[in-house]
Amino acid sequence: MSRVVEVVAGTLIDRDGRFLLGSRPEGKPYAGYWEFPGGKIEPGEAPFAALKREFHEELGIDVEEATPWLTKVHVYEHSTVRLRFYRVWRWMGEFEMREGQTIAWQTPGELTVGPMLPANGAILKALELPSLLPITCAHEIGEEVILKRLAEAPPAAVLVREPGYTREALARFVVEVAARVRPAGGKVFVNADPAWLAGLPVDGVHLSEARLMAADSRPDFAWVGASIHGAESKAKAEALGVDYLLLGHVKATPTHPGAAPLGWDGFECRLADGCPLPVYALGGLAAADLPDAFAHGAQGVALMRGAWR
Ligand SMILES: Nc1nc2c([nH]c(=O)n2[C@@H]2O[C@H](COP(=O)(O)OP(=O)(O)OP(=O)(O)O)[C@@H](O)[C@H]2O)c(=O)[nH]1
Ligand SMILES: [Mg+2]
Repeated sequence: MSRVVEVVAGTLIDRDGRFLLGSRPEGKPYAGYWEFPGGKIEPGEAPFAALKREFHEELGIDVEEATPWLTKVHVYEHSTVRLRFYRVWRWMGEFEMREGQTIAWQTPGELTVGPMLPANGAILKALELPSLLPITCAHEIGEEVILKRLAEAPPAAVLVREPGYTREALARFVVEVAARVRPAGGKVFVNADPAWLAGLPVDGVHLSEARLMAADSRPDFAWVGASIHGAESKAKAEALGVDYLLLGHVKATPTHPGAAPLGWDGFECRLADGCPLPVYALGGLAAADLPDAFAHGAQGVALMRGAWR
């Protein structure tokens, strides 16, 4: 591979969950295409410093708080780039289009501008995913408490995981979950053999690490997630074109008694030099762990027992 061009780009997220795109100015490759503001890291420059500089140069604003997100290597005809995407949570100043570009605030899943730079597909999908992903555990605490909670406060997405359920019992529970979550716009993902989900009201299938490793193609669902523990399954998930990952366990959890937790450093380490897919941290975590999860590059936190207390 020729020299890799190191790039940072930032997703500004406002209070309503909208994000900012900019159009690429005339004279640059892919002029007129839409992108996340950002640009090339200068020699010796730290990525976050580059992000601050680029936002100042292109938009006249000061980035105050940002956390690392996806990292994607893309081969363009003109060069190979390593894009480090950040989520920008706080900034100061008024927008100035210093490169004559146009900007547009967009709602995840409802883009009104285009075309997007070709490397940005995964990040657009990641923007549709929430920070908190509850996982069902009706086999431990019963269905009633879970269905009640889903009805009271439907989440943006839920993962149904019920080991030990028969196909019929799982199908019945999935229908009940979907009836509470989908009318509010939430997504239902299910950890099961993809063949079990035919005809059920689901948005995606979640592959256990074993199913992921055995799969020879991406199951035919709008969303596909997978659980991973290391580099081999991470590479397989990328090759298969999975949309999100679960990685754990970060803290001690009854799901894996006796197995040493990764800790946050171990979590980040497993992602090596970043991951092109959004990764939820899993295992003994609560919503209060979100700041740590963001700081270590996670999409957010997946909650099993902690989601239903
Ligand atoms: N800023 C930005 N660049 C992206 C994105 N996606 C993507 O593939 N790229 C690629 O990353 C590279 C970044 O370049 P840039 O043109 O923004 O760099 P720059 O601001 O430093 O511009 P300059 O080189 O004219 O000074 C380009 O090859 C661009 O195609 C994105 O979302 N935002
Ligand atoms: Mg730029």
